[in-house]
Amino acid sequence: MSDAQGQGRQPEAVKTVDDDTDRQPMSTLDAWVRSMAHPEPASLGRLPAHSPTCAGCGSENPAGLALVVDATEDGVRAVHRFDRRQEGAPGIAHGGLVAAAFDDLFGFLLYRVGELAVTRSLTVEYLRPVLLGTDYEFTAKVRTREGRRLHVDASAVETDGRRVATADATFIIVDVDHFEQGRATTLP
Ligand SMILES: CCCCCCCCCCCCCC(=O)SCCNC(=O)CCNC(=O)[C@H](O)C(C)(C)COP(=O)(O)OP(=O)(O)OC[C@H]1O[C@@H](n2cnc3c(N)ncnc32)[C@H](O)[C@@H]1OP(=O)(O)O
Repeated sequence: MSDAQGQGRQPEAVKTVDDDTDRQPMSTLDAWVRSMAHPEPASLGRLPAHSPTCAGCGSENPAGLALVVDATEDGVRAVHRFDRRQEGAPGIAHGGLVAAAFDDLFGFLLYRVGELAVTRSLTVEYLRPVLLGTDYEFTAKVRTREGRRLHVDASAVETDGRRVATADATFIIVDVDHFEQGRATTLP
């Protein structure tokens, strides 16, 4: 297993990685792109965040969901509890943030597939209100792959087994160069 696989790949560490002692330290983007350049399918267990500041799973994003995701036999799984930062109607999670949880969870399937891909379309069915302060089990799996298209499915389930939401999405496989577009960002 290469260090790009499973728990061996640690994007959290990329901010401090120096390419070579004779050169300037790599930028965060350069280091991230390099860490993602040759994905290989991950084994079971805890998966690394997409980046430390990812809004879905980064532990350093104070506005993020901080999803913690495991690879399973079928796909991926996370248990998540929404809080006040994700509130829509009082006491109920905002639908956009529930969609964000699904979108990010789908992004973890890429570790299973060993491909880089991005969301092209995402559909969510809101079956019941998703309550703040309640644990939900989110699971996702790849349904089919057609050329560059990955069709993926997910659901969120209460502890009593009732489904509160389902989602399906199409991800399009991209080359690592796709992420170079982030270089145009003007934020400090
Ligand atoms: C392993 C490591 C994991 C690391 C994870 C990485 C980070 C992930 C972070 C995760 C964070 C969470 C996730 C995020 O937040 S991802 C961020 C949100 N998503 C984006 O920013 C994507 C923006 N869109 C694009 O950049 C382009 O549109 C892309 C690259 C997607 C395609 O533009 P491109 O010009 O390249 O291709 P194309 O337009 O010719 O189309 C390509 C193919 O797709 C087919 N098609 C099109 N639409 C649909 C549709 N609706 N249903 C079914 N099929 C559809 C189309 O017919 C064609 O098929 P074919 O003719 O080839 O057969």
